[in-house]
Amino acid sequence: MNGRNASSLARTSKASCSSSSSRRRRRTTRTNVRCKAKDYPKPNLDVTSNENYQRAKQLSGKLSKNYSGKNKEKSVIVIGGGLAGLSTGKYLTDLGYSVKVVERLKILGGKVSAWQDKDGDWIETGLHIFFGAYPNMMNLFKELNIEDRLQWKKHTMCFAMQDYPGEFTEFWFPENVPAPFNMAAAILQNDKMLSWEEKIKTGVPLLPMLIGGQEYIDAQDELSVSEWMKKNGMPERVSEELFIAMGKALDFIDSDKLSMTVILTAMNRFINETDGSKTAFLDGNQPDRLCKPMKEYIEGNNENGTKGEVIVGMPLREIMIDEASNEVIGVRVGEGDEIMTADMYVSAMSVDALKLYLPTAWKTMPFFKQLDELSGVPVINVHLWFDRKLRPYDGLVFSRSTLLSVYADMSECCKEYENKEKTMLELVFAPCDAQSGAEVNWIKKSDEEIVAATMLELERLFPDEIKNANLLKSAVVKTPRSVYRAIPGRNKFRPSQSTPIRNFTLAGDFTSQKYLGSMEGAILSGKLASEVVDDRLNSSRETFSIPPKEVHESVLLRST
Ligand SMILES: Cc1cc2nc3c(=O)[nH]c(=O)nc-3n(C[C@H](O)[C@H](O)[C@H](O)COP(=O)(O)OP(=O)(O)OC[C@H]3O[C@@H](n4cnc5c(N)ncnc54)[C@H](O)[C@@H]3O)c2cc1C
Repeated sequence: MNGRNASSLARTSKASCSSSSSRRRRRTTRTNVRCKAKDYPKPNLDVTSNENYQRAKQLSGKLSKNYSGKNKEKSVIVIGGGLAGLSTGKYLTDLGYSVKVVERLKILGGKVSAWQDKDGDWIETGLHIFFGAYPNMMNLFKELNIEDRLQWKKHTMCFAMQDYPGEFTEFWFPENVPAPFNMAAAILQNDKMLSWEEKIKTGVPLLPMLIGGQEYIDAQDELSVSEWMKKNGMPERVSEELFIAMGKALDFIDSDKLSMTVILTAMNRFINETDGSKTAFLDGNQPDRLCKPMKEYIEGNNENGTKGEVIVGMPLREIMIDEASNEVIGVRVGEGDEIMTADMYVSAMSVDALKLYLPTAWKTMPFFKQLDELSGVPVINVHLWFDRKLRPYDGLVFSRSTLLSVYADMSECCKEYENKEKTMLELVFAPCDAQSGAEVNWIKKSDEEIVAATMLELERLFPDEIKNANLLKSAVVKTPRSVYRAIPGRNKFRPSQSTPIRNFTLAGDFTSQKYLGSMEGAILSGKLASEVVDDRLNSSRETFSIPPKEVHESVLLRST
């Protein structure tokens, strides 16, 4: 880089972008991956033409109205080809239904989607980590016979030391020691982050969680992390050392804005399950290594010979309903006026997208009205390619810097991205807006500004290496609305998969399930949605009702 190194590039990034220095430009090809892929198309708000409405009625009239009998003869349309939509399709396929999954974009995966740049390098929507505490995800890998694609890492949690640039500390979970003792040992053996007194003051307030379980955890949803800590006399340093990092990793929000339920839910899993906090990376890009086998399964690569279809580049335009019954009579999709009909419809879109397409008559129903209380939180995924190795580490690191959440050297962690000579860092940049705790509205900033700010943070993480390293290229992916914003009091607004509309079901990580907004939550929501569809298609019209909470809970238990 003509004597200029990566850190000086960072400091002068804005200038360097407009500079005419040809050499510098040659060495720093910036890949401009913009957030367009994640923006939602404007819904077509024109009222369905009478002709379309009649066509949909005619088509839906031809469907069997006999809601019991052979599953094979019944059809389901799933809208959205993220993990929740593909999971719904997969589990409905297992039940023998003929499924069509329609995805707006040309690639599957939604928040786990990825694509290649002109050099063939993969650009990912997000750095994704799988946890041992993801039972539904693990079952799915088993069922698809792709378990060998998970690259499990050593059982440790690695944190950058805030006050000691370049230093890291790890919490080692000893092997062959069952939960909760392995976590106790990991915490007790680490003397870098918390003093003995702080450890005791942290452990005692967490006892009610161990005794009260999920019920206690759910009851803490009205409190932010800071409020809960104050109430329980926890030292503030625990937040600085631990909870800020956890909050940013789990929901891209600072801990004074985040619901305490989020932290407790994760901690409860990690404490109670021996391998709960063990992490794995997928061995390559998510669309090929995870979404593709799910698509192939739905399309016939399954044991019961059921053949469905997964169609990409097919956006939903309108949910068409019968004015009298409020039930769905068809969906208008694609670029033209194509109408698709089925016995059942499942929305597996994110909550923000779903709200755009709700028919006017549904919007005032309390069930759908509660969705107004939910919306996605912004997050940015930064990719940096260096001309040499920064200090290699094969696993996830909590960066604990103001701007960054977690990061990983993908050239070490992921087989497909392996490179013995050069580092490729993938970093989650959060929080990104004031509502999440950021001082700067990063989601609105240019890619150059985001990369420059990231490079400055890296000077603290790699003070020795960064001086000599040259940044070859970068890519920034902004997701303005990612997982639902888990601020206090949101849980009660998360809808069940069953809706008051008989032939319309919900899936998606924001729906009610116990795994927060995560890949595991998305997979479980799809499983639950398939059970709702099956129950509804196999019970008569007259007996239909939204299951009470206890039934919902028991379905949930059946699924995990
Ligand atoms: C940066 C980042 C890092 C993350 N890290 C982790 C992690 O480490 N571990 C973890 O467990 N989770 C992680 N997550 C969360 C995880 O990615 C999500 O919880 C999960 O993928 C959500 O899946 P979903 O199917 O519910 O929603 P989505 O992935 O949002 O899927 C919804 C789909 O609906 C489609 N759609 C929208 N509108 C229409 C329309 N009109 N017609 C048809 N289709 C439409 C969308 O294109 C999309 O494909 C991360 C997320 C991000 C953004």
